[in-house]
Amino acid sequence: MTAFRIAILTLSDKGARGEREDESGRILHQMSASLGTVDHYEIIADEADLITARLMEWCDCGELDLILTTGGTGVSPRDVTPQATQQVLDYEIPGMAEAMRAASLAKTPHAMLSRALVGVRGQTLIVNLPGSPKAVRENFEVILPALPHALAKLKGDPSDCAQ
Ligand SMILES: Nc1nc2c(c(=O)[nH]1)N[C@H]1C(S)=C(S)[C@@H](COP(=O)(O)OP(=O)(O)OC[C@H]3O[C@@H](n4cnc5c(N)ncnc54)[C@H](O)[C@@H]3O)O[C@H]1N2
Ligand SMILES: O=P(O)(O)OP(=O)(O)O
Repeated sequence: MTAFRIAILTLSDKGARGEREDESGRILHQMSASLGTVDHYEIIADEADLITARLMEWCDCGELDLILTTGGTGVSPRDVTPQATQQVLDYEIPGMAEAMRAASLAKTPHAMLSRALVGVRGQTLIVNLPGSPKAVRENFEVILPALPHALAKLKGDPSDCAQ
């Protein structure tokens, strides 16, 4: 299988100040290991300008297949990850975000508070995940089985889907 190139971006004010261990980023490193290698990893504060700048830089370098973000998807005043992500996307893949929310709703009603988006800029798939370690696990495990096919198709895999 192709080894995809991955980046992880943790959005957390406390994490960026060094006041909290990035448990959620660590979980994403572990869970994405079957897909490929993590080439970039960063923790930044919940600032829309910083988030859009980093997402654009990483997508436009042309070297990354997948960017996983964690944190800032909810409704707290500092939660800006979805609106920052929307600014950089060429298009959304609503079904992937809906699948994560639907599966998560079976676990907690709070799942409906996540505004996480999934979409594409250039040839890079961007996936927003909520911030808590539990939420990261429960959401990412939903889309993980579909990611090899999604990422291969994004790279232009011409093979027939109906197999
Ligand atoms: N499948 C699930 N989906 C969701 C859950 C869940 O438990 N299972 N929780 C829901 C809740 S509650 C909310 S609210 C929304 C949106 O969450 P956010 O993306 O806004 O989360 P944050 O405010 O960024 O973080 C919440 C909380 O998590 C801890 N945290 C955050 N970042 C880190 C980190 N890098 N390492 C360790 N812990 C972290 C911290 O206590 C924050 O206060 O999502 C629903 N979806
Ligand atoms: O410090 P953060 O941004 O991780 O978020 P919270 O205030 O929700 O703990």
